[in-house]
Amino acid sequence: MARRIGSRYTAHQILGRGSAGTVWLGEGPDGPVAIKLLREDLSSDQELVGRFVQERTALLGLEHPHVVSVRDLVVDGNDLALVMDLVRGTDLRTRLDRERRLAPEAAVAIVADVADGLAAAHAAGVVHRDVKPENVLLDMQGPLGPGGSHRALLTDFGVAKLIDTPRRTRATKIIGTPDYLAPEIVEGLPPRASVDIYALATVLYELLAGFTPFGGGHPGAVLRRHVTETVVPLPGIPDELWQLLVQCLAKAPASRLRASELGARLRELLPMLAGMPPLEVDEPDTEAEEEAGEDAPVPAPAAGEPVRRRGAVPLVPGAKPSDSNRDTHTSMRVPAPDELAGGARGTARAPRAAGAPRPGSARNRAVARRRRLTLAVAAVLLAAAGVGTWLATAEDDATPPRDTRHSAPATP
Ligand SMILES: Nc1ncnc2c1ncn2[C@@H]1O[C@H](COP(=O)(O)OP(=O)(O)OP(=O)(O)O)[C@@H](O)[C@H]1O
Repeated sequence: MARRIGSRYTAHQILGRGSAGTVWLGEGPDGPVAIKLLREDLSSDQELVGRFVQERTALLGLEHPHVVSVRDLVVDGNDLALVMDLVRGTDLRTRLDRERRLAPEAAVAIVADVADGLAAAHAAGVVHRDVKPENVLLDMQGPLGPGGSHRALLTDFGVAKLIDTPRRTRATKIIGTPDYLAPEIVEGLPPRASVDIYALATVLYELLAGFTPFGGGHPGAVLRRHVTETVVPLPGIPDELWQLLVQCLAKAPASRLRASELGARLRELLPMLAGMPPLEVDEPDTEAEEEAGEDAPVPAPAAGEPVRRRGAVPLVPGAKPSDSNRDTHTSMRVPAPDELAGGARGTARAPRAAGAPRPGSARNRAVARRRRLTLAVAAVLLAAAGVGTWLATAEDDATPPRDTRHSAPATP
């Protein structure tokens, strides 16, 4: 089902779908290409057309081994398409879904590649604004790097903006993917290069842990955690790597490393990480996520938007969940200060060493209830023996810790 795109390109086969359109494997005058074709029903939307134009414009002249270059923009009747370098491989989300967690060496090698790509973009004045595993492509035709990892390339600069150009997005809207949004974006500040560092550090954490540090539950709850909670250490992570992560997840943008420095520091760690197996981290407590979605006061998504896992609603107006391969974006209003001041409720998915008890889980609460019941019965039986004081203390000890182990409030 070949399809002509403009006068120079032919689209042969669908590679994948995003919220704004479909990516095709195509052919151009210089060989195979990837063609991102805007959905027909959207190509008449001037705002989206502008976004497409921006995606290419932002990348003009940006050539780097770790960035997917945009080669051409085609406007032809109802067709609006971006022509990109073809990357033969898969995206990082697909690999992560398959492997659940990556060995630290492979994770660090991939993230170092992306940091190098970001360094080039930042030097050209471009902020990506949507760094996430979906937007990292792995070139499976090239040689393997450290830890058996493939060369990683950053793609989809669809929401990228030239630094310091007038903002096209209204100040009251957040555009991006909740799990990876830097706190200053949530607070309504203009995005600088450091938001990409925060997002990339979130990706690194996710590759190591199998889940993001502040994800889970309602998108509004996720946004608030970025502002109010600090990241909890991953069991077994080498200290040098953890320190880098903490620095790049700093709430204060100025405290984060620059992309070029992050890339260099990560590469320095590679020899130390060689041969290290994936960290043993248990799945997060999904029950806590659900509870968070139910009772946390959060900014409302736009009318009609469903609350979905990974906190995603379509970025593109009119896009339905089925329009995309995955749940990826949000377009929400910036939370008001009092909503953010609600504070950490300890609902973030939290790392737990494999086999360690799960604070706050149904199983754990049931165990705690049973222990309290046993102690209460014992109290009745032993009251006459005058050991009530001991029991009161014991019951306090048996109460599972509130979720404070999951998430420490951020230090100001
Ligand atoms: N340059 C490329 N070469 C090869 N495959 C690509 C290329 N760009 C995108 N793809 C494939 O197409 C899929 C869809 O990409 P697209 O950028 O449209 O969506 P996304 O980033 O997954 O989601 P969204 O745009 O909603 O954030 C990707 O997951 C990837 O598998």
